[in-house]
Amino acid sequence: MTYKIPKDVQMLDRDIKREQLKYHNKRVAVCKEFTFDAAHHLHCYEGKCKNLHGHTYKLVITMSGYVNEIGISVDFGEIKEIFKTAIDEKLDHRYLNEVLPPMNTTAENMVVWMWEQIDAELKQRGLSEKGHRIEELKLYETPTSFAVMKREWMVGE
Ligand SMILES: Nc1nc2c(c(=O)[nH]1)N=C([C@H](O)[C@H](O)COP(=O)(O)OP(=O)(O)OP(=O)(O)O)CN2
Ligand SMILES: [Zn+2]
Repeated sequence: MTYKIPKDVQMLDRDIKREQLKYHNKRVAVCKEFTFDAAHHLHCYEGKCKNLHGHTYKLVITMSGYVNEIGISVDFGEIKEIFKTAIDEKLDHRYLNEVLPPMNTTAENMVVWMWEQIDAELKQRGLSEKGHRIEELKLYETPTSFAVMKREWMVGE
């Protein structure tokens, strides 16, 4: 079923770019969550995680940009495309110890690697120049265990 847009709302639609000037160019962050499945094991670790096992990882991406003339700072769809190219195509249904560069596949190491991949993708798409940037990444290894990386911790490194 399709609904008819009321007349007064159509007028607002026409004037939206003028109204939007109030919020234009404010830096605002948006967040989007993704999951992917992968297997791994830890090195130099005494405990069950030294054995090969799998996780449904959850990555929460917080990205900021300047609000544009239609009220969007970073399009959720753009974040999805970036995630697909920078992370999902490389890690989903893979054995992480095999596909990641030499590292122990802890959540801490992986979240730093993911930051580098997403940041490179932003540059590649010319979005860094527009002011898009990562503010925070949260990588959940299990529903109760996760690692966090924040932009302020990257400065000067
Ligand atoms: N600081 C870190 N500690 C551990 C990591 C890690 O990446 N960073 N990783 C592991 C294992 O990979 C393990 O799969 C996850 O650990 P854990 O939370 O202990 O998993 P549980 O299934 O036991 O979680 P519960 O929610 O407590 O059941 C180990 N440590
Ligand atoms: Zn694990």
